[in-house]
Amino acid sequence: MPDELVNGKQKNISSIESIARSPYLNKGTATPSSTRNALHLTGILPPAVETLEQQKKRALVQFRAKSSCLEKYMFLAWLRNTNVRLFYRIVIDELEEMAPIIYTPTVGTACLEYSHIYPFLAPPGVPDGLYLSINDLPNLTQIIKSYRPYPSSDSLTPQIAVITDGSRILGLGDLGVNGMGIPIGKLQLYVAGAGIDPRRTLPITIDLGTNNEKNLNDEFYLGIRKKRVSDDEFYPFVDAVLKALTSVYPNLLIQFEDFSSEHAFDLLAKYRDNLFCFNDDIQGTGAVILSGFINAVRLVEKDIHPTKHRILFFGAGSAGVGVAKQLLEFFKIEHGMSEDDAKKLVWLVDTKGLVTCDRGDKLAKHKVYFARSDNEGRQFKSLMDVIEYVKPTALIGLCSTGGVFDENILKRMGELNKNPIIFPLSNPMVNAECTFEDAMRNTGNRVIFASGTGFPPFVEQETGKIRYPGQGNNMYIFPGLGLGAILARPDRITDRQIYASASALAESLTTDEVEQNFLYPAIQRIRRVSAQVAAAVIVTSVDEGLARNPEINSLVKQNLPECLSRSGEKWQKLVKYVEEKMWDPNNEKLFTCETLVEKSKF
Ligand SMILES: NC(=O)C1=CN([C@@H]2O[C@H](COP(=O)(O)OP(=O)(O)OC[C@H]3O[C@@H](n4cnc5c(N)ncnc54)[C@H](OP(=O)(O)O)[C@@H]3O)[C@@H](O)[C@H]2O)C=CC1
Ligand SMILES: CC(=O)C(=O)O
Ligand SMILES: [Mg+2]
Repeated sequence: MPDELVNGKQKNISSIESIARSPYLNKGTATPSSTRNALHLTGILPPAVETLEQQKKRALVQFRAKSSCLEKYMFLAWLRNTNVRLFYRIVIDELEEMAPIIYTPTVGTACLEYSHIYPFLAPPGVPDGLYLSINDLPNLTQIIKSYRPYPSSDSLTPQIAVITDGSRILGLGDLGVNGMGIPIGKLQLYVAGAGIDPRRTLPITIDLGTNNEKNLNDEFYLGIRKKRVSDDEFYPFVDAVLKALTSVYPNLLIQFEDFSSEHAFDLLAKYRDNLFCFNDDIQGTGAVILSGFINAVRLVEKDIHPTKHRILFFGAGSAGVGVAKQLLEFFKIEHGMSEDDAKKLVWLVDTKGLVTCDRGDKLAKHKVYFARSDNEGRQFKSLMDVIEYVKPTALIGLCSTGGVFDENILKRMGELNKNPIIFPLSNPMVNAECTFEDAMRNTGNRVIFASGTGFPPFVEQETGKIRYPGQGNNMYIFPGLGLGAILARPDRITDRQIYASASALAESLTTDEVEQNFLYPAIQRIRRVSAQVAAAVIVTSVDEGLARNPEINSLVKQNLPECLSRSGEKWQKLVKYVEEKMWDPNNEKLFTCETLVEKSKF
């Protein structure tokens, strides 16, 4: 939107077109007659003036008529890029149906196909996210400044960026620039799940090449066609991108997403203390699984003392190690265990078997901390061997290999435990280590279950009872964590804030959800849950003396003990305050052509 239009000085055709075409401003058939007249849109639109509800009803009919999930994904992407309000009205109201399309599993399919479907996701000129390639190194700041997803002279700046280099997209491996679907999908959940204003979200994919031969040989691949650069180029480039981003947007929260594990750990270690950032796969996943684990431990507490759990991780990458580290905090904080004792409750398995100090290979840096030295020289290669050795109470899959928790493994877990805790957390669904149905059938319906991608409910044959699986996905954490951080504005994200987010999520279950043995709250309640998570992050950052937002400090400081206990009237008031800060597509004041008409006195 040219400045002149907003100032009401010029009403030319191109300005009108830019309103009509802006996904953030136009309301399509819901544009009232007065606005149509003022903006000379009469004739451009059919005569009927509809409500948002009518538009939603029509869109849902079209959406549900699509014959594949990928088509549904493309339909929603087009809707988002032509009418943001309508898109979010639908996603928020129908989140249970929409999340598997805009997020895992379908976003995985979309990423695999991204270069093929790209032109059909948005009208020309409407950007889907910011691409920064290694060739852009000299011009990063200028490119970042020029990226304007919506035509408006409003001084709104992005508050949250999700950045990937496409090197480990879900469990699908290196997808290069096709990974863009992930930052976009995550940020849609920030809007739907935590009410971040969509204009203030910034999806970023950095392109440093790809080692994916299929992409390199694909005539339609849209990234640069070369192998990934070496670390000597990788780290300085990421550094230059982060410096350029923070110079243009000093308060921007940066979420690292789906970087290959070595880089993910290194980048987090390098930036966690001097940049407003966190890593979703290490810390977000750590927090969400800790939360589900806390509730699982509660369910089996009468049979197993919390400090007697034996937790086996199948997969020792950024997610496996991130979750294992987060669980240690639980044993230390809630059960007073020493770090060494807590560490003894955890075993890691990777492609070479049980991770031990004397295995004979050079362990990646992030595995060393958990490498066992009590194996008396014995090595265990197969998962079943490790299970026989460890006798786990909990089996956590983060290995990106579908079906590895097979019938034998599941049955054995059922024999070893009254209620085995089994979390196949890899994404998308094809990579899940087992299905909910298999886990139920092979454990006599006794499993305590959560998966990364949601599975359908299971009907118990004998009783007809419907059992609902948990969805242990970081989408329950990052929206609330990000919102809390944006509101409180600490200069960094700390371990205490992450732990608070996990613990608040665990506590967010309603009485009804607790009675049904849920590990996670119902997805339909995500905004309320995100408000609780955000409030916990806010309180912690105030308690740490890191919050820089004066309004938040004055709101929380005088009620700190009550807010820290997350109970009572003051805590509820804070949660409500957070909820009231959330963006809603029905709020007419936020952005529509009417606001512009008012401003520009057409
Ligand atoms: N539910 C959720 O919210 C989240 C789920 N995830 C999912 O977790 C998965 C892993 O992510 P991440 O840790 O970053 O990925 P990585 O690729 O870094 O780690 C995968 C790990 O699994 C091991 N592995 C792979 N195949 C096998 C096998 N057949 N047997 C034993 N071990 C195996 C690898 O071993 P080695 O080290 O020897 O190569 C590695 O340690 C992905 O599918 C991702 O989608 C991630 C984040 C959040
Ligand atoms: C959920 C997520 O972040 C992942 O699978 O990588
Ligand atoms: Mg991820």
